[in-house]
Amino acid sequence: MPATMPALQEELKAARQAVTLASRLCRSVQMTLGSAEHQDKPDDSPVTVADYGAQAVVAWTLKEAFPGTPLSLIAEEDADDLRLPSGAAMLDRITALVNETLGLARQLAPAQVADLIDAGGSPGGRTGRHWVLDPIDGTRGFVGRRQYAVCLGLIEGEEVTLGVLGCPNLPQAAPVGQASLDAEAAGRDARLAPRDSGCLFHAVKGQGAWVCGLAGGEVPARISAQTDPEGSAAVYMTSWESRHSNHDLTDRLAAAVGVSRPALKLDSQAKYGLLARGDASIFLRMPAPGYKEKVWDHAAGAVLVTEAGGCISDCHGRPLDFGAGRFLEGLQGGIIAAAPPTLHAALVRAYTEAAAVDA
Ligand SMILES: Nc1ncnc2c1ncn2[C@@H]1O[C@H](COP(=O)(O)O)[C@@H](OP(=O)(O)O)[C@H]1O
Ligand SMILES: [Mg+2]
Ligand SMILES: [Mg+2]
Ligand SMILES: [Mg+2]
Repeated sequence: MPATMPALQEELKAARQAVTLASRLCRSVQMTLGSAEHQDKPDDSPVTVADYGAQAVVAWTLKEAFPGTPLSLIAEEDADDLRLPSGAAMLDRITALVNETLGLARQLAPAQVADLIDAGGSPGGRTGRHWVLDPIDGTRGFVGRRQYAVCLGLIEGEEVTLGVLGCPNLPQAAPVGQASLDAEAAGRDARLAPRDSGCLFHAVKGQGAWVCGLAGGEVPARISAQTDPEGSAAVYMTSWESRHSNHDLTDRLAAAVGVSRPALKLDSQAKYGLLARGDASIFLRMPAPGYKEKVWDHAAGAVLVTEAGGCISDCHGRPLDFGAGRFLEGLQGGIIAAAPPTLHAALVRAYTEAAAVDA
């Protein structure tokens, strides 16, 4: 490799291809999703044929791109339920979707698709390289025809060094108001002509943050987070689901730093994409005490925000530790992501003050 070649270019190419293919599969499923195509997991969260299909497509693409290297993939889903007799019909449907998406001369069998899904069982860790995948982040949004994202990252040590986000329902350009985002997502019906192809974000550590459309073959443009300290007009984002984040608390913190607009509520790491491209300046996620954040819910978005000039940390301002395995161990209070860094620091102070008042 010539000395001037930027790092991780092969990995980036494979990751962008994997996320583009998986996003295509998700988009084809979203508007026609039937009740037999999703079910609730033991923790009451949903999973659909598209979550499983996207995971298999990404695992297949990474294995194909790096045939000589054993794949370490930390991914959300597993095929346990699909291997039961009661899961056979769903596995058949997923296999058909994966074959349709990959367009291989020799089609994959259901057992191979189950094995690809289970390739995501890596425990991760501080040594070596680990891919990290959320095949659909925001599955509730996916089922509800709102926002969702296909999120793929690469972890080396404690850090994420590469991240790719596919956001099929996120318009490529503003406006990003609540009503327009919801309408845009709901309107992306297969029978209607979508306004654009959605967004493919990427970032590599030290190489900036970028975006292009998801249609394939497009040239990425560099993006950056906001650089001006924002006042009352700042856009602050949080989870669409109130059970995922304490909206009362995040509203208080946003107000404490001068935000006067109501929260922009949307599902998934699409929030990190909006922050990275400067359409919003704050993302606050404060789950119920005891909830353990998973690495795949934040890895790709974290490097995207940092490379765009923003900051991300736990509520005490400490960096997120991506090297501890499948969970963000040691994280306290939740996640504060913001730009510019001065606004991030103000939010951490506001959290400390709010915690002191509540104690
Ligand atoms: N009770 C809970 N509290 C906080 N987060 C939760 C949760 N239950 C599920 N989640 C996580 O919240 C993620 C979505 O985040 P957001 O609310 O910002 O869109 C889900 O990702 P999946 O949809 O991939 O399962 C899931 O991992
Ligand atoms: Mg899930
Ligand atoms: Mg998720
Ligand atoms: Mg998911």
